[in-house]
Amino acid sequence: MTELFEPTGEHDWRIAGTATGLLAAFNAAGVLTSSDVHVATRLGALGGEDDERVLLAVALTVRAVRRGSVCLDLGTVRAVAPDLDWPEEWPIERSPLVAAGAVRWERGLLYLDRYHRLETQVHDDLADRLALAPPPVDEARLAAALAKVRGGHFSAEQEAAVVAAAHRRTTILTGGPGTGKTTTVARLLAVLADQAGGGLSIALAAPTGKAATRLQEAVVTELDAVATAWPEARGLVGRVDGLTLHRLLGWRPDNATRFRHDRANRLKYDVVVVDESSMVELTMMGRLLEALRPESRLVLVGDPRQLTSVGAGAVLSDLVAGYAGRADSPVAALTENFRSEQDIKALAEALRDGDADDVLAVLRTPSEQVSFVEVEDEAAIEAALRPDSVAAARAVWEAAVAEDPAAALDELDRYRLLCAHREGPFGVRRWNHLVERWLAEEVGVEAHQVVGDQWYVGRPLLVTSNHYALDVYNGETGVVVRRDGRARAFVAGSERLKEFAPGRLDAVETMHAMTIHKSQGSQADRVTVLLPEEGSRLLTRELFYTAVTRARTHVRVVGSEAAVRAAVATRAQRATGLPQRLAGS
Ligand SMILES: Nc1ncnc2c1ncn2[C@@H]1O[C@H](COP(=O)(O)OP(=O)(O)OP(=O)(O)O)[C@@H](O)[C@H]1O
Repeated sequence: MTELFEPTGEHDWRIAGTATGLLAAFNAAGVLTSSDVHVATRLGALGGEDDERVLLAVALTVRAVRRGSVCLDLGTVRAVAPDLDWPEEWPIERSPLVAAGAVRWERGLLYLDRYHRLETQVHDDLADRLALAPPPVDEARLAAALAKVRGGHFSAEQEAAVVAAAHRRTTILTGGPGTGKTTTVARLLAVLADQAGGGLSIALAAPTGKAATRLQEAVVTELDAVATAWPEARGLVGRVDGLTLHRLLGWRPDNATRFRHDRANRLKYDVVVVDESSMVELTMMGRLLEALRPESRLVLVGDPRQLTSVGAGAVLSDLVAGYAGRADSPVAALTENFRSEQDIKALAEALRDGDADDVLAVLRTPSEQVSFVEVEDEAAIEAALRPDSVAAARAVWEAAVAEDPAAALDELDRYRLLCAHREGPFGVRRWNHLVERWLAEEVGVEAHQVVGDQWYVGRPLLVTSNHYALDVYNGETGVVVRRDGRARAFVAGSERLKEFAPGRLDAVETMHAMTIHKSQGSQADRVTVLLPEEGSRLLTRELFYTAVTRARTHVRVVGSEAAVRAAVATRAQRATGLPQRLAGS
């Protein structure tokens, strides 16, 4: 796995011209970028530290945060570039930077102060919630409610999770796709509303708009199912608000990292459910925990095996690891997958267990649900991907030309091409261009109509940031559709299709292909996973697992055996101190 960059010369922008000694050497070797070096030298100048070993450790910590870690593990850092001339020791403890609180040194981990504060806050807020007296439960009422929600489907595991959650203020509900997390949440809400006699205020939140919408829809559908055996349940639960975490906390135009709701202005909700919690970064988790009233209920839902958040931290998997073995653990795990086809499940399980031979065996066993296209050269990959990609793009295009936005949006969820990278031969950008070209050839329109016009009819869209004024959110999908002879953009919302003059949507990308990171929180019937080369820095087990578990009925993996083995062998490791903190308290 390549961790370093290769400087292209002394004028490479990643080279800090003013660096000397160790910092210069690690910069020239491609370990540190110029910004890592500058932050460390600036901190050193402000804090009166000139020991180059300490400055190197600080620069490496900046680098670690840039790559998603919360801190730097000095015990293992040499593995980044074993051949370099590493200091014999790290005189951190007596550094004036530690004395001044600019950096924190704890359990062999070095933190920038901001991340140390965040991590301890998350830990302390969770510990405070766990230390509160548990919520009162009317056990007879609970038993009666459980008997009513048992109608339809409800496994023993799901029931146990509901019972545990009813007795706690904090619950971490984990499980892979299709393990009935939403089903469980809906029944939990009915049980909690029944305990309260109605009148609970409930927020259903998620990191992206798409995931929040999906959660709200799924919970409402499940509540309707519950209502067949328990007609009062729907009324007891009442309204459920589906919203992004940003919106829940009160986005502020003047501040990107602070919200309207905080410790001094807590959220009014009695119950807050957060779906897709694996995508929640440490900063956001800190903001959420401080904004919750201590006596409110928090239900974090997610799959800890998925890719971690884009920003620093790996909070969900840290919580699962940190609480493991603790008698007061708030983790309730669902393990039975009710949705995916047998062979997709087998592939996901082999990946979860980390056995590359098993993964390859599943991939190579003839199956209706799993296929493996073992190709490496670009022409062969293109030939393998073209038929399905074009058929999917064509189906969207046909609905779009027929002025049928709902059908076009439905088609989007039938097939998805997933790439690890944005750029390069295995990247989304290249594959978007290729599919556009192939589509133009296929449907016989002038190539420039598809390739040259940004808003061509049939263009699948992925919204890439929240746009509150337009009611359009990061992760939502859309299509450009013909309407009365003009191109209009339609975005799928929770209750309706949202229609726009295309130019109003500025933060959108074409979605013939999608990155695996962006695909979190969504599924498609058939998924093609294009694995990058084995040397790719992004190729990890978590990435592969996330991609495979996006598929409902068929997953096709395109790549080499070496890439599969590299993915299975590589964990998306992030240094954080949260598990140890939780385990130790
Ligand atoms: N106990 C059960 N028996 C049979 N089917 C079930 C059971 N629980 C849930 N299901 C069904 O399995 C499917 C997946 O359930 P659900 O959507 O609740 O899972 P999920 O874990 O929330 O999935 P995702 O990760 O995609 O959000 C649904 O069709 C649901 O109706």
